[in-house]
Amino acid sequence: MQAKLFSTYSIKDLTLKNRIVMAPMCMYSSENEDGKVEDFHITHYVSRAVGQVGLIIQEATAVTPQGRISSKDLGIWSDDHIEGLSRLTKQIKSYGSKTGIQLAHAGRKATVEGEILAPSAIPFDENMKTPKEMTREDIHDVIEAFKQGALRAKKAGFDVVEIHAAHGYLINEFLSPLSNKRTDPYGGSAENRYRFLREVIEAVKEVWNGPLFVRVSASDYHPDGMTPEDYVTLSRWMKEQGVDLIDVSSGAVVPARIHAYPGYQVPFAEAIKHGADIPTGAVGLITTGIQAEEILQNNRADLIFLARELLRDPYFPKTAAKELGTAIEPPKQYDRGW
Ligand SMILES: Cc1cc2nc3c(=O)[nH]c(=O)nc-3n(C[C@H](O)[C@H](O)[C@H](O)COP(=O)(O)O)c2cc1C
Repeated sequence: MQAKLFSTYSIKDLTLKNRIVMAPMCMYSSENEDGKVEDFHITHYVSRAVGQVGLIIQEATAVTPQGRISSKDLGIWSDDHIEGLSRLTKQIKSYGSKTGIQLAHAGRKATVEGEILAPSAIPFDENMKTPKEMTREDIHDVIEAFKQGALRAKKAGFDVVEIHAAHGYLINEFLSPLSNKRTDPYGGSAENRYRFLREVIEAVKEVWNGPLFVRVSASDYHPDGMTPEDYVTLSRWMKEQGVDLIDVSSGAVVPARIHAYPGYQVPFAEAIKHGADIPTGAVGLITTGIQAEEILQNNRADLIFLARELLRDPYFPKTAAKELGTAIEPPKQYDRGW
């Protein structure tokens, strides 16, 4: 029997050749600090395409310069970024993989020079800068930046856009009552706290009609924070907005110790998949083909996102196929000895 991990998966007009996704991972490796794709990024991402990963999601890519986690992040805040990104997508696709980009704003976790922005003027911890509470104009400008980022992603040839609403970055900061203490229509009730994300999704959808993913942190791991149940409700609503898949991570809106063990976030992906009736991606300490296959066979998620395992083994699909007693096609360039 063909392993489900190696079955195709379609979203809208896009078909992935397998269920293996490279999770977004910032490499903090832009020597020139201008957010442009460099040789390193081509080598890094394209190796995973040679390794036959179905979908490669580029790291958190900043929609504004001040929304970078670090000055060595990739960016998409200017039309000048399109050329390098196009080179990258073209090369990834030449090996039969599909490409996604995670559009991001770091909010109060930005470590760049100058003013940083957040829903409320509360620093992440005592070592970080105190952010400026965003004005309505700032909110409008950042939403517009997400929209322009999505438009540039389209021009650069990406197949999937993923909105980064997790890990305590700007959108997550609006969602969580731990970081959002606003008293205007963007804070207070759940509906108000979700407004910023809603407006980002609406703006992105004005220019992007391809597959749209949203990455969430399904738990704040804090008694006063967002819970997995809150995210089931939010995901049901995102489905109605036309979001195609929820990439389910957790934590990092406030400093908290997380007990991570193999597959520790899979229950969140499973709860959202069934509770909100929307496809999900599972991520977090998934490291073997057997583990990935079990998640899919038990219908706990639709796609398997791998981060660190793909840093260790760019050929994970080949390794997993062997483990599952099957074989996969090599890239055509390797067909004499894969
Ligand atoms: C070096 C590194 C960079 C990361 N950068 C991002 C990022 O840009 N965006 C994001 O949503 N998650 C990021 N993550 C989290 C991963 O996508 C993933 O959720 C996490 O590492 C758990 O998966 P794993 O156990 O397979 O590594 C990063 C993780 C690592 C190790």
